[in-house]
Amino acid sequence: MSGHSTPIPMTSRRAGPLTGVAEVPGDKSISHRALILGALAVGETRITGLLEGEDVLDTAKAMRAFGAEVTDHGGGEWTVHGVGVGGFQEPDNVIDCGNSGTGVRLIMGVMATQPITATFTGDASLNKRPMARVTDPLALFGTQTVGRSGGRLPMTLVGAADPIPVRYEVPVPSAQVKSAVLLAGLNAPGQTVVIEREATRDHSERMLAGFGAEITVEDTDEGRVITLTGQPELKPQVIAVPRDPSSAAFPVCAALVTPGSDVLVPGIGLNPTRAGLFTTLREMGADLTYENEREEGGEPVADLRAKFSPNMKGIDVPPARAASMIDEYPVLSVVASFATGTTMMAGVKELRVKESDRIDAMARGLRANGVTVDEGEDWWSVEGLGPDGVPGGATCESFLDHRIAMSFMVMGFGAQKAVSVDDGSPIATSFPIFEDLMRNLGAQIERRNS
Ligand SMILES: O=C(O)C1=C[C@@H](OP(=O)(O)O)[C@@H](O)[C@H](O)C1
Ligand SMILES: C=C(OP(=O)(O)O)C(=O)O
Repeated sequence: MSGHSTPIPMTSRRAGPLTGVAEVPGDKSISHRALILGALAVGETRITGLLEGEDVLDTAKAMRAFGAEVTDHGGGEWTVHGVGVGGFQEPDNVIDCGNSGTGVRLIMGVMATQPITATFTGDASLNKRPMARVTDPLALFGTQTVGRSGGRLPMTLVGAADPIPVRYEVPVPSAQVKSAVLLAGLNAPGQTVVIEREATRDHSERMLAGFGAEITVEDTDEGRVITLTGQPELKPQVIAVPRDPSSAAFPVCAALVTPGSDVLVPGIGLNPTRAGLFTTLREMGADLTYENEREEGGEPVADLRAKFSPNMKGIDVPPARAASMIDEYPVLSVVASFATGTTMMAGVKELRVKESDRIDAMARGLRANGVTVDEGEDWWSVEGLGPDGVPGGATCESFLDHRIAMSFMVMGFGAQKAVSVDDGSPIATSFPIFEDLMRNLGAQIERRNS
């Protein structure tokens, strides 16, 4: 799916209020993991609510290339017939993970401790992103890697034939790195231990336990210590993927900045390792409420109700919260533009190595639309202009980054003049129904001829 060869210029503008129900698709992180662990189980895993975005579809293709039987039954229902831990076959072609950091890093982890060789590539965005953060710990298991300079894709991994379990402290707050090491540990005999100083999303730990792996998590002075016993037989599961809080962020934030809006976003996973944005918005004074709070599949879930919020104030977002909202800073910076006062976002260096350098991409587009932004290597701040004070009127580059494209579309719903992006095609990686969903709420968003 890599390439997005035909750019799709898009424009959004102020229209009436946004109202109604926004049913966002399944969680991207959980969808990747359901396919991957399904491929490693013995027997048939059934998945409902799978996100059918390009990133996840690329992971489905990759699992087929490694020998699993992955079947799309329509309507978000999928089955995966797994090959068992250690049972991957060597793919007969290059694995193309498209735009997806999660896909490539987790899959590298799984194959790294199997006696096979695989070559990975991606689109122009993914091929710029750092992979040494994953291949360095994989080398400790005995995996060999040859890639482009700077640890970039395309890259070939020679899996360890006799893997040794490792103890690894993750040097950056990254669930992808943590997960790659745990997935490699699955096929190493004995115990693999991963330590993270800051808690990152814990879907891998939860799902590994669900599939029957022996895994423990301890909070210690060192941080979160995760211990996995290798070479289990994973049991196939029935998985209902909850709706993605990172996708919910867009209709929620759109409602907050669009006069008169009242939008219900039902069934959103509020796992504390993911819900930082909603806490932050409430601290800013957003009219955002949790309705019908409940548990589904072991995860806290609620229906979110977001209403136009003309009285939001800028805040200092606690750096300790960064991991729980790392993908939501771009859209938060848009909301901050419609608040009064300064919003300070610190401890967010990781934003520079996502699909784009997200601080740079957002700072450029916000400034072009009349918003003042200040930035350093690991922080940035936005000067709010109030609910009616954002000029808009500019075309922003999306840099092959879905979250940048969707964030600027949200800005256009509340700004004085229309806001455009040069290319909205990356939106299909995580939120293929974004445009239709927003239009159903009453938003004005259109594709333009390039
Ligand atoms: O593990 C995951 O599913 C993800 C982890 C995060 O990346 P990092 O681990 O690089 O922080 C996040 O940005 C990405 O969208 C999904
Ligand atoms: C960072 C993201 O994804 P990935 O790292 O999987 O490309 C994202 O979806 O915002």
